[in-house]
Amino acid sequence: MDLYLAGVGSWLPPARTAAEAVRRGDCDEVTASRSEVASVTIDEEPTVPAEMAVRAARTALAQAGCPPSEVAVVLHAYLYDQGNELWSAASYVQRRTLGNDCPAIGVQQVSNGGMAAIHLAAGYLSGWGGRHALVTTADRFAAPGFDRWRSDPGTVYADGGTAVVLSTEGGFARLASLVLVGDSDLEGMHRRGSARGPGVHTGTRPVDLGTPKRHFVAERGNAAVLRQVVAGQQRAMTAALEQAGTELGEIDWFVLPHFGLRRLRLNYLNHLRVDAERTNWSFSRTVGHLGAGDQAASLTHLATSGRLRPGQRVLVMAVGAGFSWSCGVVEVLRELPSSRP
Ligand SMILES: CCC(=O)NCCNC(=O)CCNC(=O)[C@H](O)C(C)(C)COP(=O)(O)O
Repeated sequence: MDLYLAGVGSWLPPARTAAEAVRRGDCDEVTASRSEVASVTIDEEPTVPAEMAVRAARTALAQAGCPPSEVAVVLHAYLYDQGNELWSAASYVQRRTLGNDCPAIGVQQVSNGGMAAIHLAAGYLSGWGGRHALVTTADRFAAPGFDRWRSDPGTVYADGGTAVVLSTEGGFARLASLVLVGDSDLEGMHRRGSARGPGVHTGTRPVDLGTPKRHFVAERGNAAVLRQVVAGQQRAMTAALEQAGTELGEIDWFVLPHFGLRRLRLNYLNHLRVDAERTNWSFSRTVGHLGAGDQAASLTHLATSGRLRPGQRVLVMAVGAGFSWSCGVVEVLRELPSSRP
């Protein structure tokens, strides 16, 4: 079954510069300069994250020209607080965009959530039938529960929503392959204490991923952990290139997680041996880490800023705590009308 990207969209609030963040005391000068992140999109409204996904989905659905009745499944991926307890953000997205009665399901695969949801949608369409799937992501990493510069040192978290409309009939790009692999031996990196730990944090202490990571890396060794992280990513990439019948040298663009530059080099650029110019870095450094939405946001930017040419191939890579890694090859079939600088 061939699968296509029929529409992509993102909704990003205004960005705050790193210099402004330093002036405000949101982060220190060293952290800002090491990350080389220029700015971070921050929602001051506040907007319910799922509403950000709705705005992105409307763009993607219009681009796809897909009537609500033809969407067979809605998958909404997220990492953090969606604004209401025991509430289906996926159903909110469905009600506000489609109003149809297909399954609407939430996906939590941490920062691999967007690509994992595309992976699940592909399986759903091939297994249960259907011509289109709507995949959205949205998060708002606001204080006091989250410290976007300090909760996960080396990664700066941003607010925003994204959407992808997948189609079995056609689109501006073909999803030539998509692979997801896991290595649960690394799950302890993001866990505080034993599995029976204190549970979700209920106080106003911001999320702290640095402490469990420091303990985990101290126990295993930084080099060994990095090797294991890179090995997982390489397994996904090798399988995705093979599935698409593509060589690494035939890739024109690399869409990578919106990490700070130091972490991006350590985890990706150094062993891919690719210059940052051939990646989404020039865009991602102006946005920050959107959690599950990095890949869709960067694909939207590339596709709607005239950077993608028919015949080009894009290698899309994602990683999530757990760990799980996704990698896919996207073949560009036609240009989308430019709507972004
Ligand atoms: C929790 C949000 C989420 O899912 N993030 C994606 C998973 N995290 C990652 O892929 C980062 C993996 N890399 C690392 O943690 C670090 O680079 C290493 C490998 C632990 C080395 O530490 P560093 O020197 O970068 O501080």
